[in-house]
Formats: sequence, C-alpha cells, structure tokens
Amino acid sequence: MPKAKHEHPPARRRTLSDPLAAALLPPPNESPIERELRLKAEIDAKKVSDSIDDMIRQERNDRKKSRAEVNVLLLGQSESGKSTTLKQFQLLHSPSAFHAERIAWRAVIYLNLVRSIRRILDALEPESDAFDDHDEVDTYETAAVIITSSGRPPSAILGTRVSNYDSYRRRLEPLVELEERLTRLLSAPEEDEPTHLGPSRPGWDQYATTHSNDNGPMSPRFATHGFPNGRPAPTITIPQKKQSSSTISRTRSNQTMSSSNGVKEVEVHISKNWKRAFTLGSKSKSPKSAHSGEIEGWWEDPEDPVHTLNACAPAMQELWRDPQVRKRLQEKRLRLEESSGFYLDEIPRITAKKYIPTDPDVLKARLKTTGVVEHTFSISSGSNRGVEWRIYDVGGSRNQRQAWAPYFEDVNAIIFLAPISVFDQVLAEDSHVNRLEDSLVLWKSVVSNKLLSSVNIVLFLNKVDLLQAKLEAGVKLNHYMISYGDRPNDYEHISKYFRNKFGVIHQSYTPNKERELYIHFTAVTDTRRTATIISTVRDIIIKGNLRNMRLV
Ligand SMILES: Nc1nc2c(ncn2[C@@H]2O[C@H](COP(=O)(O)OP(=O)(O)OP(=O)(O)O)[C@@H](O)[C@H]2O)c(=O)[nH]1
Ligand SMILES: [Mg+2]
Repeated sequence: MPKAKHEHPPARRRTLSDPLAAALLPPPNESPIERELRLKAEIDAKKVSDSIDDMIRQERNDRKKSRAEVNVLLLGQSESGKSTTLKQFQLLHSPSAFHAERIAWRAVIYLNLVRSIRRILDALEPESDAFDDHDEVDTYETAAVIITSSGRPPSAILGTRVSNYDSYRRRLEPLVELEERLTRLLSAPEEDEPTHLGPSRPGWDQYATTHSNDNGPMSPRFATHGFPNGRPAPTITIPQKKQSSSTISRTRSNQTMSSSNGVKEVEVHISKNWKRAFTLGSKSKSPKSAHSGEIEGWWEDPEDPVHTLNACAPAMQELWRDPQVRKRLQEKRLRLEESSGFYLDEIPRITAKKYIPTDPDVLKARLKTTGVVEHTFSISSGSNRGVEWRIYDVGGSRNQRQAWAPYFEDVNAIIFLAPISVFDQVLAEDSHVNRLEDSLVLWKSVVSNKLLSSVNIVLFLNKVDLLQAKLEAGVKLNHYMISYGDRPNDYEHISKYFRNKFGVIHQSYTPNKERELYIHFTAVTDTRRTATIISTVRDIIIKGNLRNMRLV
C-alpha cells in the first residue's frame, strides 16, 4: 500500500491539478465528529500499512538469509597482499582446488626468480651508477628499492666492484631469453605491457589442456591467428556485473597507458583458463602422478623452462651467495628478500627438474592483478554453515582503482590491506609517491565513502614480518615520517603508531559513527597466523551482516 495515502494531509495548500492531493484533502464543511472519524481511520490505515511494510522487510531479510550470501571486497594498493589473502581463503576453504592449481604457479615462480636474478645483475652493472639519480628510482614491480642516491656516502655511489660480474653475465645469459619467453607466456603479445596470459611459442602451446573455454570469449589473438589443436585462448575475464563495455575498455586502455611511464611488469589476470593453460596438461596430470612417476612429466620435454633454469642454477646460486654481490646490493639498498627474492634462498629446490610448488611457494608467488577476480566458496562448518562467500580481489595499482566502485553497492564487508613495512618505499607506478602515504590517502577515501557507510570494514595492517625485519636492519621510520618524532624505533611503538594513525582517519571521516573498525596486524603469507585471523574476520562479518539486515 503506498505510504502517502495514509499520511496526514500536510497543512500547506495543495494544487487541485494533482488528483492524489485532491483526494486527500479533507471534505469541505467537515464536522468535528467526521474529522475525528477520518483521522482515526487514517491512523488505522497507517498501522496496516506499517505492518505490511514490516512483513515485506522481514520477507526480504528471510530471503537474504536463505540465500545466505556474503560479498567481501579486498581493497588496498598494489602489492598490499590482496591476492595473497584470497589465496589464504582458498587454502582454508577449498584446499583441494588450491592444491590442484599448485602446478600452474610454476611459470610465475620461475619468472619471479629469473626477474630477481636480472635485477641483481642490473644492480651490479658498473655503468648503472652514472644514472643513479632521483629520476632513476627503481620502480620495477617487485622492487623493494627504497630511496634515491641523494645522501648516500661516496663509497656507495662508487660502489663495490664485483670481480666475477662478467662471468655471471655470461653464464646467466640464457635467462634473458627465458625471461622474455615466460613474460610472453603470461602476457598478451599485442600489448606493450602484458595484461593477460597465453602460451606464445610452439614449444609452450602443448602445455595447454584441451578443455573447452568455459570462461569467456576467445582472445583477439586467437581470433586473428588461431591456435593449434583448437585450443582455447586464455582471456581477460573482468566480471561483466554492473560493468558496461565502456568501463572494460577504459580499464584496458589505462593498463596500456601505464606502460608509458616505463614501468615494465607482468600483469596477469588470474583466471581459470590461465591456470589450465599452464597445468602442463598433456604431460603430467597432477602432482600425484608426477611423484608416482606413472606418466612422463614436463621434465622430459626439452622445451620446458626447467632445463634452462636447472643449467643456470649453479651460477645463480654463486651470484646470490657472493659476498661482493651482497655488499653491492646493500649499497644500492636493494632488498630483494622482501619481494620475489625469497626464491633466491631456495634455488636448488626451485630449479629441480621435478619441482612442484609448495603451498608457501604459491602464497609468495607474485602476480599482479588486473580487473577484478571473483572467488566463491561455501563454508561447511561452524556458525557460518551454508553461507556462500563471494570474494572480489581487485587490482590495486592506480590505473586499476576506477574498477572498484561498481562493486561498492552490493558489498557486505571490506578487507582493506595496508602494508606497514613500506614506509620507506615509493609506488611502482609513481616514484614520487611514498607507498604508506598512498595507503593512508586510499584508506581515507574508502572509509569516508557514503556508499560504504553501512559496510563492515576490517583493516589488515599487513607485512608485519617485513616491518620487523626492516626495523631490525636499522631503517628509521622518522626519516620518512617526520610526525613520528623521536619515539623509539621498535616494532611495538611503531605498530601502535600505525594502528592509531589509521584508526583516527576512520574515526574522523566515517559517515557512520556507529561503525566499528576491526584492525589486525597481519603477515598474510603466514598460513597459520592468517587462518586464525580469517576465522575471526568471518565471524565479525557474519555478525555485522546480521546486524545490518535487522536495520534494513
Ligand atoms: N613477507 C610478506 N610478503 C607478503 C605479505 N603479503 C603479501 N606478500 C607478498 O607481496 C607480494 C604482493 O602480494 P599480492 O597479494 O600479489 O598483492 P596485491 O595486493 O594482490 O597486488 P595487486 O594485484 O597489484 O593489486 C606477493 O609476492 C606476496 O607474496 C606479507 O605479509 N609478508
Ligand atoms: Mg593482486
């Protein structure tokens, strides 16, 4: 029943050209008794209307409950740990699917390793010092290069010479071609900056499975050139939901634009197809069969990258362990350990012919997200039983952020990731912007967003392991954040400081003063620790959701 019909007629005069207004006007010459009866009838009618409204609301809530659906959006700058958090959700709630995909991460891990080696070699290059000024701040994707040469001691500028440099270059030459090959495999050939995945060389094509493409249209490359074996091409799969084609093309063109700033990196849209494409389907069906040796594996294929890696392993190992190299990296403030460099400590294992990525390897594999990746799973135990969770993982770099807004409307909760170890780093996409400052600005814009006012927000102050390591290495926060003053440069004080800084922004800018903010210190690559946090977060989200539904 339309509400307007039961409201008391307002005192102001209504125009009689409005038939509804005319109908609601009190009859002319109404007696006091008639007026009393009319008002009573209106009050009764309003009661009926309200009870109908209540019923409708209840029905809607019941419907929501029976669907029991929770939409969670992972937000935060690039490299904040969103995709890693999604992997942890997968590992916790669909472990068999996660494990089935492990082998597909091999290419990414290889590329991460090869890029780390290349970055070391570049850093050792004697001429590189000549260009080492402010505009040359290293902004490679997985870079952990922090600051510029300004203020460095002259010894650092001149640099330690690595006596075996030429020999390393020569012995590791095959990796140059391998890096290109892997990049092409994981990228689209027609774009300067890779944005999606696809085998690009005949030797690699055979790694694709013959599954039909169940996840979207053929890629332009497939349409133009075709693939042998009628194999489907992996495609960018930005969910269509609420996204017009213009949004999608805008996303794409922005991705291309970002290459113009000289930042070369692999951007890969994680899709089922991509994972299938690199499951080495025809040769090895699963890690189990590879172990059991029932069927021959990729290691018997001379085209497989493992052979180049395996052959270069001793040289890689020597390079990484060379004290002169370590010294030079220190001078250049290159902290590879913080990014994909962790594979450098595991060279023999990772380059082994029958290497199968472990869970921690997959969690550490770095693959930049473009577009929005959706992952759905049901929780089969505890108070969340039967709830369908839909988690959206977005690309966090600046040119990706315009794709977030369409997801704000339906979201129940946001997990915002702010890495707090990055206080001395600059953005990969803009070397003039401090990463932590960028996170704070982004945080402010999310918490102040009116569309999100009733959305539960959980803040992950992430990468605390790296923060600890950095502080232990003597990096001073107050060199980068003057406001920190002369407080102790230890984890306890600094973590509190960050908690407070983010908390105050929420308090000051939230449009909903009732909203509680949940803050966790996280290292999302750590499975045990993250599993506990995830289960707490799940409960918070479910409770908050029920509370919100009652308020509908
Ligand atoms: N040591 C450590 N590494 C982390 C942590 N969180 C994420 N990483 C690593 O940081 C890198 C970037 O993480 P991602 O999850 O890919 O970052 P993202 O937010 O999805 O980045 P975009 O897709 O570019 O938006 C990966 O190599 C992760 O393994 C952490 O808490 N500790
Ligand atoms: Mg990501």
